[in-house]
Amino acid sequence: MITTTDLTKVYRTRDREITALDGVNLHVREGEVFGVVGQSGAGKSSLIRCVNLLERPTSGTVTVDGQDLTALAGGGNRASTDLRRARSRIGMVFQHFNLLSSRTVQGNVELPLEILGLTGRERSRKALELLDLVGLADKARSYPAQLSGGQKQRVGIARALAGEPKVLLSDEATSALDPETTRSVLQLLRDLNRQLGLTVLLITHEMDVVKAVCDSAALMKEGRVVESGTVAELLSTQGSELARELFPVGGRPSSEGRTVVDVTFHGETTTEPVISQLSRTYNVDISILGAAMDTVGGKQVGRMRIELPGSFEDNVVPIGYLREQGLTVDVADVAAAPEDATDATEAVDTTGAEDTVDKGADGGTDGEAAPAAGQQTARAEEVAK
Ligand SMILES: Nc1ncnc2c1ncn2[C@@H]1O[C@H](COP(=O)(O)OP(=O)(O)OP(=O)(O)O)[C@@H](O)[C@H]1O
Repeated sequence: MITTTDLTKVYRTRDREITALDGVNLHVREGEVFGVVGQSGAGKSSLIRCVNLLERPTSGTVTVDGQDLTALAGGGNRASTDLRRARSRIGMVFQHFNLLSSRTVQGNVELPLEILGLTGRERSRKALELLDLVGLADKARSYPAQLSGGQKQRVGIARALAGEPKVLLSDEATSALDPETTRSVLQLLRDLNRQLGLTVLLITHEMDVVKAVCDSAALMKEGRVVESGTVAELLSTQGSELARELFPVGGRPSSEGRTVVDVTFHGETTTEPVISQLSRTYNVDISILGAAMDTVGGKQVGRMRIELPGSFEDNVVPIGYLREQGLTVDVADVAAAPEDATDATEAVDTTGAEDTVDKGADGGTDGEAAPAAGQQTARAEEVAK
């Protein structure tokens, strides 16, 4: 539905050039919610503004619904009629809503309909229909100043839908909202995606947004897409930075000379007793340093950080065994907990890992057969609650 090919954007200021996009190839499939994440300055806004040609790319192409937008003349505020028409099929939602304070809610939603040349009666009917769709039918005559942030964003979404777009672009639509309102606006985007078959490309710096609504995601760094795929693909990619950030799990080894691995269970592997089989097959003691269950992309996923005695070289075979069982296994580069720490959990990095359970280095299965992986992850979930 949206394809960018070798997309480059170079901003030229008086004294220097800034390459905001450096050859971005992205493919967003019809009907999916696609999240682009990355740190500030990574190029996310430039990407989304190039997709609807609010910014004209320096080179490369943007195709939306089969139409090469870069072949149409103009850009920014000087778009040709063809480009304006194509753009009206791409809705855009902004972080700060961009509503006109002098117009009522209904008047704001009617604005793009005026530009499209609808009659007063048609505009009114359509605007009320859209306000109903976003749950604001009773606010048609209110002014933006009388609305909460979440309600303002709903108006922004209704306005974005006025041209009956197939594609909705969302530029940090929830970053100015509190967590509860964020959840309800994300749910609305998800509902619209399903009800209307709308393709959504959203940019965000919050992994929770990706977790809550995205089918696919891409990670941008310094103007490039460094990882992309469906959430399920990312979670089963060894070494995926996005997967690690989407689903962090903490825990540090008890001492040096141990191998720490992060194991991701998804699909059928969540119910297989893989860890106990590993322990029995290779006669190794396994300590669980941290574990968590979570719903990512609508699917239950388990993640566990385990510690194996010996160096990586000593554990090549057990690690290979875990991979053969269909698990995603990443060797984690974490230093041992400080020696004076009485409980390793105190030294654990739990950054962003609300659901993570850290058991401490002595809380594993040393000396005993490990319980089934399914039980372990289920137990972790229980503790996390
Ligand atoms: N109009 C502009 N003129 C000059 N440089 C710009 C312009 N817009 C963006 N940049 C630069 O391009 C780079 C990418 O910026 P961009 O806003 O696309 O990143 P971002 O990932 O969206 O960041 P943030 O999350 O902070 O909005 C940055 O170095 C930024 O300073």
